[in-house]
Amino acid sequence: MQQKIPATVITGFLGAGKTTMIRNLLTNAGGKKIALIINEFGDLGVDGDVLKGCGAENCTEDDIIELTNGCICCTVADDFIPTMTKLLERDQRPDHIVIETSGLALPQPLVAAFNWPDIRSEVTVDGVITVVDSAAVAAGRFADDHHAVDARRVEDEALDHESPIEELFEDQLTCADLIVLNKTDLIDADGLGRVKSEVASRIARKPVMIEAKNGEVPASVLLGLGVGTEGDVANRKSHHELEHEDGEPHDHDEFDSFVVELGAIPDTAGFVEKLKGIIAEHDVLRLKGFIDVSDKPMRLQLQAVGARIDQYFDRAWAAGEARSTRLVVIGLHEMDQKAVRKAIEALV
Ligand SMILES: Nc1nc2c(ncn2[C@@H]2O[C@H](COP(=O)(O)OP(=O)(O)OP(=O)(O)O)[C@@H](O)[C@H]2O)c(=O)[nH]1
Repeated sequence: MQQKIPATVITGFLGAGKTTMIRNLLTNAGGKKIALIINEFGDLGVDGDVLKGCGAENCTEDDIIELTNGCICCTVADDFIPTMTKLLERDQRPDHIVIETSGLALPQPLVAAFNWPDIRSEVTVDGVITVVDSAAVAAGRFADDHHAVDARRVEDEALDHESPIEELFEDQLTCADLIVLNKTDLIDADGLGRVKSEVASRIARKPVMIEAKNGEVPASVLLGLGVGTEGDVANRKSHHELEHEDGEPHDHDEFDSFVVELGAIPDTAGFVEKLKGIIAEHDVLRLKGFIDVSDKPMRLQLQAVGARIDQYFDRAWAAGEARSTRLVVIGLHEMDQKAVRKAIEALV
């Protein structure tokens, strides 16, 4: 009988650094042939583009599969299982499978899917790795805003949980076999100490925690945990599973995303500065995409996590490719989408 293929699940909140860590992993995984399944919230496929662009020989474009029909935890039966089945039918089976969940996904339903008979006999979960944005934790992003939650609870008596961001953060930690405290370059030693205590206080189990900058963790640390996490899902239930033992399906109604499409941007410095203001004013959680900079042959990639914005030219526009500026905006459901769209469109 063939050995089961190990699959590593990489989860973590929006912008924590999952794609950055995987990109780094692909460059130092040695000869290991890796198949990558990636899932993203929002209709733009930025992560796929970033990972396909890294040109790793052990993980070619054919080995990168994008699941685009919603969060992976909601599409297990319709999308994830058929994708895995097809992957396992390939002549050249991968040595390792890496799955990047969307930043809003609950890892539990995905891990549970590895107990489905067709999958269980061939693949095992090597481990769940949860990437944490240490700077965001230090800034209180995941701390419960009691005031806001109490106000919402008055309006909506059915509200049965804390802030959706906090709850999701805890669910992703609860499922972890390894926690990567990323972005340590953005905080000092005291801050890091507080982040460690806060993360530890959120979970009953005590998975190993490591620190990282720019997702730089050796492949030998990330791959080969050998946990078989699918056998332990009962000990890692999400808030939703604990609250709805009847099996009622979960959803992501608390979050929304939309795409803004613009023409060429002549002054990117000014554009980015004003974008920061819009993000802060409307509490946009994540914004990313590509900018067509007037008169430049290269495409500018823009990555905003909260009001922190990174930008770099990632590749030349291809001959015949329609140039445009496309940005995906992700926020809580109550974010005023119309106002955000209008404000961004007014920047050009
Ligand atoms: N300063 C700093 N920036 C980082 C670090 N790791 C990642 N980033 C930046 O954070 C932004 C988001 O990183 P991604 O790797 O795309 O995050 P992600 O978790 O894949 O994001 P989603 O898939 O949208 O949830 C990018 O601009 C990265 O360059 C880090 O350790 N330090």
